[in-house]
Amino acid sequence: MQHSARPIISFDNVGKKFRRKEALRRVSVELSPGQIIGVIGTNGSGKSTLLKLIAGLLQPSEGQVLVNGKRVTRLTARDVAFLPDQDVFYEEFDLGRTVDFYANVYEDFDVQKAYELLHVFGLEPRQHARRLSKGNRGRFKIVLALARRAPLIVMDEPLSGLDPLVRESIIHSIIANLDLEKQTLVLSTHEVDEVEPLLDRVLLISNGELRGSETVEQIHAEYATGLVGWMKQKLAGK
Ligand SMILES: Nc1ncnc2c1ncn2[C@@H]1O[C@H](COP(=O)(O)OP(=O)(O)OP(=O)(O)O)[C@@H](O)[C@H]1O
Repeated sequence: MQHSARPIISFDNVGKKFRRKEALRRVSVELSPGQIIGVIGTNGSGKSTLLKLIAGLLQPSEGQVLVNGKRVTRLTARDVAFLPDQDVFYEEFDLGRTVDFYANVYEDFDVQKAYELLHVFGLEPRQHARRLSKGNRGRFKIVLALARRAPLIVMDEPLSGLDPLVRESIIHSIIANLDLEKQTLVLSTHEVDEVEPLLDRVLLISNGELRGSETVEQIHAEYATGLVGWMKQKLAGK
């Protein structure tokens, strides 16, 4: 869905350094609300760094990042539902108690939706987090992010650890539980082929630089290829 509204996310000449390591360089881009945006690129290219800057978990070394027209600070984390690549729950809690804990921390957390999502994803509220398989940990993190009525949901590798047979149904559940009239989803992934049908726009990052920002429609029309083909052409400098 395309909106002419003001951008929900803008990067203006953003750089991020970790000591001497330049993880991102001169990134400028504006993203419209109401879309599903994929961030793709090879390992270590800067995808997680970009997502953490949006979520207010990192501050830029140069330039500025705006969310909803406001400069991102640590407080932005309250308005952005972030699914990190690490686990984010207490191992000794069961899932129901974790849901209650989240409801206490985040004002926008919808407990009823969380329980519905647990059911959709085949998870039991009485299960203990420490006994979850890797795949179920991945599902539970998705539940915790989607249960927030946040205008911006940011997911770092939501499909990692999930086997190829269930990825498609998880992708469909993610779409079914988003409200694109009110929400925007940004996700990073290596499963480019699998997420292609769900994306409106793609950002391609290589070696800390933004090498492309196009709608999936433009890519199909102008490059006559799918995302993986486009990514290869771009990275080969064509
Ligand atoms: N806290 C940190 N301290 C030092 N270097 C870091 C830190 N976080 C990231 N980096 C470096 O910044 C670069 C970009 O890392 P980032 O995690 O953003 O890449 P990525 O595209 O998400 O990688 P992957 O696909 O492997 O998850 C890498 O070289 C990484 O080693």
